[in-house]
Amino acid sequence: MTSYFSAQPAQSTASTQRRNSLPRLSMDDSDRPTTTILPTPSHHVLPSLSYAAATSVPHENPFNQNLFLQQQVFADKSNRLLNLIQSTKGLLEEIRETNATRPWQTYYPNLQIPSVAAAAATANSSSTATASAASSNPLRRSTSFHPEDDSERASPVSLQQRLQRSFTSAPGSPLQHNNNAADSHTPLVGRLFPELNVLKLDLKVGNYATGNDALLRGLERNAIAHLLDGRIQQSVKHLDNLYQRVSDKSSKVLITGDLNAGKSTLVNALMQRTILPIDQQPCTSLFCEVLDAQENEGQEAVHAIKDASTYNRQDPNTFTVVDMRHLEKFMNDVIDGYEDYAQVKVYCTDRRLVNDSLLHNGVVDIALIDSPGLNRDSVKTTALFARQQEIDVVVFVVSAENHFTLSGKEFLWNAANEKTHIFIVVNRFDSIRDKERCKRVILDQIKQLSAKTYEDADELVHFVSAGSCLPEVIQGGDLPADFLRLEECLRSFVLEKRCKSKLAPAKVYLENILSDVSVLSESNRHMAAEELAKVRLELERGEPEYKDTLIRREVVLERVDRLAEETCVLIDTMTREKLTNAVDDIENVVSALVPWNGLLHIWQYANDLRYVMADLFVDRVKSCEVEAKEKAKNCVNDIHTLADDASAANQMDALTLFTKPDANRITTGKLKDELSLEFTDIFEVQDKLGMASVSLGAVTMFSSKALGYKSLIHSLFDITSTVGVSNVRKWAVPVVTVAGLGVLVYIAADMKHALARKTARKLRAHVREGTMVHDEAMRITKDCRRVFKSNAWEIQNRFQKEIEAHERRRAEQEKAAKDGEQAVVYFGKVFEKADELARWVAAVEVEVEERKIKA
Ligand SMILES: Nc1nc2c(ncn2[C@@H]2O[C@H](COP(=O)(O)OP(=O)(O)OP(=O)(O)O)[C@@H](O)[C@H]2O)c(=O)[nH]1
Repeated sequence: MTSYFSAQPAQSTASTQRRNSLPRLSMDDSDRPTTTILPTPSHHVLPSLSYAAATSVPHENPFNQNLFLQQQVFADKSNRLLNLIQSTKGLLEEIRETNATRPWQTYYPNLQIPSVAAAAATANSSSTATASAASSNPLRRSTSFHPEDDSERASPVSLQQRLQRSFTSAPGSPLQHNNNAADSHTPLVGRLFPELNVLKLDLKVGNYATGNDALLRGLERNAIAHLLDGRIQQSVKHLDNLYQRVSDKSSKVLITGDLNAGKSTLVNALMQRTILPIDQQPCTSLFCEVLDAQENEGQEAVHAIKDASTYNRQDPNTFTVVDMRHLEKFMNDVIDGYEDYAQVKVYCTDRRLVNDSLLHNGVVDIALIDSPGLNRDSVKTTALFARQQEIDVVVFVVSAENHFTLSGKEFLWNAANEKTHIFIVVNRFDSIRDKERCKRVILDQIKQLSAKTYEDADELVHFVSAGSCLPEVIQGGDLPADFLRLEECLRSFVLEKRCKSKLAPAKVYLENILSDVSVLSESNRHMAAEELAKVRLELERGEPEYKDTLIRREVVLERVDRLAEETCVLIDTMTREKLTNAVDDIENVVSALVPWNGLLHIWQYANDLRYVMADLFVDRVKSCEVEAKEKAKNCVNDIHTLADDASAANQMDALTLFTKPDANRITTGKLKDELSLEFTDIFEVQDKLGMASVSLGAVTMFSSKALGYKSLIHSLFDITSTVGVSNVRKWAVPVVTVAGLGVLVYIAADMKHALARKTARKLRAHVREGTMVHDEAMRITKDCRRVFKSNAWEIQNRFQKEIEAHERRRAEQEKAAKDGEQAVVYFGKVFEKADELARWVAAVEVEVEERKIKA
């Protein structure tokens, strides 16, 4: 099975060293700018000079000298593009970093309100003239922002101007009036920003790509930023590939097309050797790279490679050598699944003259890559799509019989993102009878697929029969004129027009990505400016409100304090007055309330008196509380009215005032105890002093022992002198007896009132001379004050919360304003950088200088 494998050839160390000593066309890694430094003329090192010195190109040959000069120009341009690729990459990485670290997430610009977009499109009819050129290529969706014609591309028109041109066509365009977006308040959503190219987000649901804007609008801003970040990351990778491609001095030419279109036949015809197998059946199942044997120390060999990423021509472990004579069998075994290889490198000698040969041209290393047919299987087709990103020139072989198939069209659409010019070979033309019609139909298809290719159809589109150009067919005879022309044009496209074939795709990609960055940065700058203006307005409006709240808090709290204090004084005065007056006439009230059950129950009566009086006083205290509560409730209402707070819940404290048992409040029992009862209280003496004297005389009469002799003699002398001694003796005993009895009756009868008076006096003395009134007034006032304070605190708290909310909002707004300011400045700078880079890119004229050289 492996009989086609050959022994590994020994490597020539000396020649390896010689090849390694050749300076690269690209800048060394050390030369690569790491930041976004723009290329200046001083950066334009011309490594091609040293390259020329190191190569053994015969300068005497005028053709090669011309080619050599072209390569110098190419080297200069590629150097400039390499710098620009690095700078663009730096810019994209900066955007990614900013997206990850800064609060401002990059906004996706193309969310337009359909009606506004439609209106803008109508108003934009004048500017669509330019866009119509672009629309001739359905794949190029950019507007006039991305100039299609070469003259415009060559002129260093700034992105700012182009963007402005694009904006000013839209009504209410932000740039139409001024550049200071911070002053503009037009909603961004209605603005017409050019559509993105490379960074465009295509959200597909199932197989439908319609309603992209609607889908985008449905996404959160950070989700969009995340998707956008993914696109930027892809673009950074693509720029790396681009750098590799531009810096690679060789040119990779991909021969692709549908199955059996004649790709392998074309390669063989171009090489004028039967190198690749040709078959009616599918026979190319892996990438076959045909290179000049010079690249393998002049040795012809076939290297079968399993992993292209590890392939090293000097390391035999990375490939298997296949005998060139058995290449067809090897390829068939790969197709049949007996071998598992991904790629084949065929190093072969092109024996034709330097002037005629494509591979052996003496100046540029060329690789012709034959690929599996596009419609062979989807895995291989996907690999082919991916591959086209790393190749420089696409030679698309289409069968004249089949025209462009759907897979062929898809491939070309995809390639159009950076390859504006495609070399098209319409093969098997010999089997077509109506050749003119075939040409017309195919050219029409090309017009739709690649406008630029169609423009240069004379040089880029060839109708040939590669099968009739194989060496075994022509057998030493001349090649047909159409094929010679194809060879000449392909050579010119790959070698002489390398700027067009190799650098133009890089330039187109840079233009596209920089245009996207400009649109992105400009739309974000506008967005940030709008938000900044909005937040500044909010800040401006919020300031007086904030100050007003501060002043209102001071005024309201001061009024609340005053009102509370006035009410407290009122309650205190009221309580003192009421309690003091409560004992004024208490004995009369009490005597009606306490029943008199006779002298025998006098002690009980005295106790009841004390109890009822104390109870009456305590009742008065409670009525003071009720009144204080009413006043407190009104005061609380007034307090909340002052603070514009209608909440009834705030009265709760006032309503529950004095409802709970209070140890400090005077009680009936306590007061009763304080009015202690003594035996002498039963007899009222002081009020009836006169009567008491009579009583005393009577008592003296009866109990001289008790009153003493001196008083007795004195009394007797008085009576005797008045009525006469005999009469005194006669009336003395009955009178004295009656008087004494009378006094006793009187005392007994007055006992009830005397007790009431005595107890009332005691109570009055206790109330007025003690601290009870003061204590009760203080207690009631204190409780009310507590309620006022809690309400005042509540109001203060509400104000505090309001002020804190203000301050929080203001802090957020200030932060948003700061972020907005930074974003405006940042996106402005990004725009300037992108604009500057785009001008440098535009200045790399990939076609004009070339014509000059030819002239
Ligand atoms: N009539 C005619 N037949 C051709 C021409 N060129 C190639 N063929 C035939 O077309 C068939 C396929 O040719 P290939 O070169 O193998 O085609 P391919 O595109 O490389 O095929 P795959 O690699 O399998 O995709 C062969 O039988 C060729 O003889 C041509 O110009 N005219």
